[in-house]
Order: sequence, then C-alpha cells, then structure tokens
Amino acid sequence: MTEFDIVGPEAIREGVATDAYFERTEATLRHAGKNPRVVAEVTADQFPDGDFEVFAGVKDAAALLEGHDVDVDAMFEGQLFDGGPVMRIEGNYLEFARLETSLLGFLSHASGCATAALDARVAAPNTPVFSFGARHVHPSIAAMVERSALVAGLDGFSHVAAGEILGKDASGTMPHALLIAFGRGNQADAFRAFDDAVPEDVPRVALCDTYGDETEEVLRAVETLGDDLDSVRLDTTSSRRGDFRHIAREVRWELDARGHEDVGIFVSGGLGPAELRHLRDVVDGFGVGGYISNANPVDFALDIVEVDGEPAAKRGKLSGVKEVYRTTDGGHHVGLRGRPGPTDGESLLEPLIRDGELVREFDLDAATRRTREDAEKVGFGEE
Ligand SMILES: O=P(O)(O)OC[C@H]1C[C@H](OP(=O)(O)OP(=O)(O)O)[C@H](O)[C@@H]1O
Ligand SMILES: [Zn+2]
Repeated sequence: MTEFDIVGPEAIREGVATDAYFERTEATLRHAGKNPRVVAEVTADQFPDGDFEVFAGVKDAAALLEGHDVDVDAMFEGQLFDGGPVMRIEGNYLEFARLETSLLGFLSHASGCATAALDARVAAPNTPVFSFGARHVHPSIAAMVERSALVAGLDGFSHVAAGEILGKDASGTMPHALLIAFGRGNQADAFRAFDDAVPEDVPRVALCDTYGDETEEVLRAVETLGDDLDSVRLDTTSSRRGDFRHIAREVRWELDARGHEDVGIFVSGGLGPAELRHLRDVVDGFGVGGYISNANPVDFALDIVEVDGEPAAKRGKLSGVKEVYRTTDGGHHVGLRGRPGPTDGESLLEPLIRDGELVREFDLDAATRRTREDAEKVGFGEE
C-alpha cells in the first residue's frame, strides 16, 4: 500500500519536523558548551502599522511546546494583533531551538487563514458564511483551515474529518458531479434522489446551475421538491457568470412570484469580501473557499531578544523583552517589559506554559467571541 507523503504528529512532536540548520545549530552549541538562557519572541511586524491580523494556531503551538522546560506567554486564540510579539518563550535555547520551524508553521498558516476568514465575516456580518475551501489545500491541514474559519466567526465548514477533530458537524450542499451523474436533463431525478437518500436533518439545497439557466433550474427544483426544498445554490461558473447579483435578484423574483419566499439562495464560487459585500442584500448564504484556504500565512519570525538577561537582537529587530497592550480606543501598543505601558492598556500576553506545563484551556467558542469583540474594538474591516 503506497503511503502518503505527510509529516506526521510524531515527527512534529519529536522536533524532526525542523529545518536542518537547527540540527547544525544544536551540534555547534553543544560542541562549544553553549546553551544560553534566552527570551525569544514570535513577531510579524516590529511596529504597529494599523493592519490587524487574527492570532490563531495557538493550541497546536502549545501542544508542541508542552513538556519542554520553558515558560511561554502568548496572546489568546482569536485576539487581533498589529505589531510586536504574539508569543514569548523563555528558557535555555537548546530546549526549543529545533521547534522553531513547526512553531512558526502552526502560527503563521492558521493566523493567515483566520484573518482571511474574518475579512469574509465582516463583509457579510448578518449572513451565514461557510468555509468550503478544503479542496484547495493539503488534506493534512484541513482541520487547521476549518478551525481558523470558526475562530473568525464563520457559521460552518465542509470538511468531515476536520469536524471530527473539532467536535462539530460538517455541512454542505451538493456538487455538480451529482447532477452530471444523473445526466443532462435529469436534474429533477437528481434532486428527488437526494431528497429520498439524504438524512432528514440535512438541508435540501439544490445546486441549480449545472446545465441550464439558473432560473430555469431553480424552478425545476421547486417543482420537484416543493416545500421540502430549503434553498438553491448558485455556483455559476465564471465563463457564464456575467452579473451574478442580477442573476440572484432574478431568481429571487421568480421564486417569490410563485410563492416560494421561504426558499433561500446560497451562492459560492470565487467569492471574497468584495463579492460578499456586493451580494449580501440579495442572497441568504455564502460558501467561501479559496479566499480562506489559500490565504497567505502571516510572516511570523522567532527572534531572540534577550540572552542571559541582556537585551539582544539582530539588525531590523528590536532588542529586549516586550509587552503588547490593547487600549480602550482599540489601539495596539508595544513597549519594553518593566516600563510603564499605556494607562488604559490591557496587557495581551498571558501565561500559556509554565515549567513545561500547559496552564491554559482552549475553547473554540470563547475564541470566536474574543475575535468578534476584539475586531469590534479595533474596527477591523471598517471601510
Ligand atoms: O474556492 P471557491 O472558488 O470559493 O469555491 C468554493 C465552492 C465552489 C466549488 O464549486 P465547484 O468547483 O463547481 O465544485 P462542485 O462542483 O464540487 O460544487 C465548490 O462547490 C466549492 O464548495
Ligand atoms: Zn462544480
């Protein structure tokens, strides 16, 4: 049986999921009898620039660092950041040197996806938005993508195995493949078979854009399923899309003209925040895929900022151990630890690990609330 080429949890936990130069660094420092006590900070931008991002990936980062003789402070999952450290590790450098690769990978990728998901969330705050992009990424990170979407406040996701990990049910509609398997002209048979075969609690959402005009296929769906039809999905391929907003409004009109005001219109396919803002008043739900799953990872780096109690940093980075604060006006301030911070500043880096022991619980719903509250406080996405 051919194995998947996937770096597994054991390689990550054992520190084998690392860049080779960290193994060389370990050998060199051990050879020289050096293993300084350091403070290292995870930072994307040194100074706030008004561009907030969502901090995610903390649970996996904690699992990686747990059991190592380090103390770690970090922002909470779902908090927004704009410059300065999001995490701080204190300990002997060789205790965590090789973990840097996976640590940054966990934080960078999840924070990028969560930030993109928040872009979608704030673009359609009162409309259900679902994460549908698992197909665009390596299956081993599907749970990260879907968790990041939920942290940002999205209403659901499509990946089944991710749902088992997250303890939440995946959701979805129907693919074009189903309609094609029944053949051109047999959309009604496909809708009927779906209704007969799929568990009662699954919403009946008919995909109405495979062969014919969207309105024509929508009317065929309502004729076929009647009151059993919950919604229709329009995923019109870009070569035919034209004015998607007009198509959605026409479908809405024709449904209402026939007394089907209760049938929702769900749209997907190449959607991002701009499309959600443009469509949110004429549709009832969105599936967003690539905009979230393909988001660029946040460019975090891990930098030593103190060695044996003395400030240290490479060029371009800021030496000394820092604190970051949220001020009541939604500001994000970075200052040196031990120096007075803003009078109304709430310190954002809190204990995550002490002496290698995890001292924080992870609650996905709490993270979602935190994102919503912090996004409002900092005015994320306000135009
Ligand atoms: O990544 P995005 O562009 O935002 O798309 C996400 C949607 C669109 C895509 O449609 P198809 O590619 O037609 O796939 P299917 O036929 O399976 O619906 C599929 O339905 C995904 O759920
Ligand atoms: Zn399709």
